[in-house]
Order: sequence, then structure tokens, then C-alpha cells
Amino acid sequence: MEILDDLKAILRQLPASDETLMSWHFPIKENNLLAWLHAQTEFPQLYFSDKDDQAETAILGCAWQTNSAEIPPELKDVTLYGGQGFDLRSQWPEFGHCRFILPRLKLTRQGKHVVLTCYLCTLSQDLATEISDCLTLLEKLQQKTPLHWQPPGIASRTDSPSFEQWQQQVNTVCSPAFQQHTAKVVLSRSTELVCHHQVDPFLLLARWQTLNANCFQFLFRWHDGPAFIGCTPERLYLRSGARLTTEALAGTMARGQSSQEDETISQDLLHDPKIHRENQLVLDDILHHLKSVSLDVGIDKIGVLKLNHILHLKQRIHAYLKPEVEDQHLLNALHPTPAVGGTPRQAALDFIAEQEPYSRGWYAGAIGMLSRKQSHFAVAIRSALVAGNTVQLFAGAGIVKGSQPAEEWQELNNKIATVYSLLEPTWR
Ligand SMILES: C=C(O[C@H]1C=CC=C(C(=O)O)[C@@H]1O)C(=O)O
Ligand SMILES: [Mg+2]
Repeated sequence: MEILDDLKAILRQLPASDETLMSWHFPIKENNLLAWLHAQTEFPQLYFSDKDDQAETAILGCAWQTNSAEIPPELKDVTLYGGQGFDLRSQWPEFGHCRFILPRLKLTRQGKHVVLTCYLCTLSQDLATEISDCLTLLEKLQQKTPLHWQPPGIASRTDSPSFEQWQQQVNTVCSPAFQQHTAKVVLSRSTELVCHHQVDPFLLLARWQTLNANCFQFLFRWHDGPAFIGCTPERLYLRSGARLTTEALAGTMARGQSSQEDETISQDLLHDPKIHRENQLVLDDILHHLKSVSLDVGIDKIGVLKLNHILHLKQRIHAYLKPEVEDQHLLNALHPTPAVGGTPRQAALDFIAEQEPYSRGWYAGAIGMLSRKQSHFAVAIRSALVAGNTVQLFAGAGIVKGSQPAEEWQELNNKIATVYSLLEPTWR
């Protein structure tokens, strides 16, 4: 690419400077950001695609990193990318609890326009080292190859918790004694699938995103190890200046065989008291937490979100934030919502930490991007950790008074159905 030669020439001739941050932007012709990232051999590798394919970002390498959702004053105009896990008690060591990076190289697509951006940042190391690291990365860039998915087939499946353990957990949460203090806990399951062949997380995500185009699609590969991928329907929040949009997304039914059947099921979803409660508890908790950070809050009419295999209840919430509120405050206030944690929050998180037999890590974490002007976070559900032949799928279900263990177990299966069907094509 001629542009890369231009960029290398700029870097080699760069005069000494006191600037903390330098960046160069080049419009480029690249029609497949995921395939471009897939070809690369350096790390970290991050990918985000907005709902409905409006915008995409592929990130390679890191110019600076931090373990909080705060932008230092020296970097005031940048966008940082990353996220934080579900909570402090349940971590994946390779991911850390919270990690945001300023990319070294970033490809962004808005509609048909793709821009390559390169950053140098002297907050952690001097300019000469930054230039040398950047040139090394540019030398190692690879040409992309087409993405071809072959279903690897599933050799074995291990659910954690087992159905028997799940039954016990659900029954405990639904018991009158527990309900007296904790109205909702979102219990979850890890399903470990060992496949017949190696699973390429990029190829899997590329297929998965075609089936759930109205979701946020993401990939995190911090180093040459497991990749965390997903197609999540849930927005944590979108902030544009002081305007915030968030949502209560909770309550699920499997889709029907026809649009007519979907319509009937949507009506059932809207009128089922247990499902309504599942959603209402999320709404109430978000409204409660927004109070301390907002000047004004409003809600839209409740509706139904249609995904590939399932339907959800969804209620959008708008807020106008107090002037001093920053993203770290918002994350602390909102995350984890009772769509993935429970309510009251601390009691639900304590129960999850005690009872769940695996580490949630970044499953149900807050992932996305932040800048002074705008920030956008999704909740990392409908997600998978991919390493070698193994795919670990995550799914949770909101347990409230009246939840039935077998129905909720089936709901977990419905939530992993889309990605499962890609791994095992004969699965029904
Ligand atoms: C926790 C998950 O889903 C949440 C989001 C939407 C609907 C949910 C439900 O109906 O239980 C869950 O609260 C998950 O998919 O892992
Ligand atoms: Mg549910």
C-alpha cells in the first residue's frame, strides 16, 4: 500500500517534538475490516461493529493503555477502546478487570468511507521508542486473505453449572425467604464445546454477524491467546455530550416459525406478568441509578426486539446528564444492570460470586469506546471465548419470582442457539 510507505517516510523524518500525542489519518480502500485484522500477526487486536452495520472499527497494536475508564488531560481529543469485566470478583487473568487502549493503528468505516489512523503517544515512553515501535508494526502488516468458514462440528459439551445445580440455584432465588431481600438474580451458565477442528474466532464472528446484524459485534484478542467475541443486542449506554440513551433489555421468548407466529409471541411477551416483572426490575434499577447523575430522565414505550432465534422486551431510556458526570461515574452507576446482575445489586452479585461454578470474566462486562464528546458501551452477552478447538459459550437468564428451572434452562439454550448452529450445522 502506497499509504503505508508514505506513513513510514513521515515517521522516519519526524522532527523532535514536545507533543504528547501525534496522529495521521489516511482515507484508504478497504472493504473488509474483519478480514484485514484477521490477517495480522501482531497484538492487541480489537474489532467493533455498530448495530445495523453503520460503523466499524478494527484496531491493531496499542500506543498507550490504562486500567480505568478515564481519559488523561494530555489526551483530551482521543477515543479509547476496551472495557471492563462483569465484576471484580470474577476475572479472567489474561484480560484484567478494566483495560482501555489508544490504538497504534485503527481502521474506521463510516458507510463506505474507511480511514486509517496511526497514533504516537509519549505518555509512557519517549518519541524515538514510539516511532521505532510503530515502524516495526508497519513492517509486519500482512495482506488480507478471504474469510471462509467451515463448521468444525462439536465433539463434546460440558455445561457449568449442570442442570441439577441450576435447578437448586433457581429454586433458592425463587424461594420466599430469598425473595424477601433479593427480587432478581441473573444466573448464568458456561457451555464448553470441544470441536473436531480448530475454531477461527474471526471466521466465526464473520458468520455470526450476518445472522444478527442488528447487534453490536465485537472481538478482543489482547495477545496471542484466547479471543473473546460476541454479537450482543444490549446497549449499556450511548452518550453524546450530556445526552444519554440506555435501555432495559430483559424478558425473552423463542421466535415462532412465521411472522404471524412472531406477532402472537410478541403479544404474549408484552403481557406475560413474570416476563414483565423481569424487565420492570431492570427499568426501575436503571432509573434509580440515573437519578444521582442526571438532571432529567424519560422513557419510551416498551417494545419487542427481534433477533435470529429469540425475542426480547426492550424499553429505551433517555437522560440529560449533570455537567460534571464522566464515563467512569456512569459505568459505576449503571454496570452491571439487573439485566445481567440482579437487584438489589450487591446482594445479587454476592449470590453470583458464591454460587456460579465458573468465572464470568468479561462475559456480561461493559465493552466499547469512550471519548470526551461521545461514548458508547455494549453489554458483552451472547458471547464466546475461543481458544484452539474450544469454544466457551455464555448465557444468563433473569430469575424472578415464578421462574421455572427447566424453562430458564431452555432459555439459556435459545440464547446460544445462533452461534451453536454455526458450529454444528446439523443441530436443531
Ligand atoms: C444475561 C443474558 O441476557 C439478558 C438480556 C436479555 C434478556 C435476558 C433474560 O430474559 O433473562 C437477560 O436478562 C444473556 O444473554 O447472557
Ligand atoms: Mg429471561
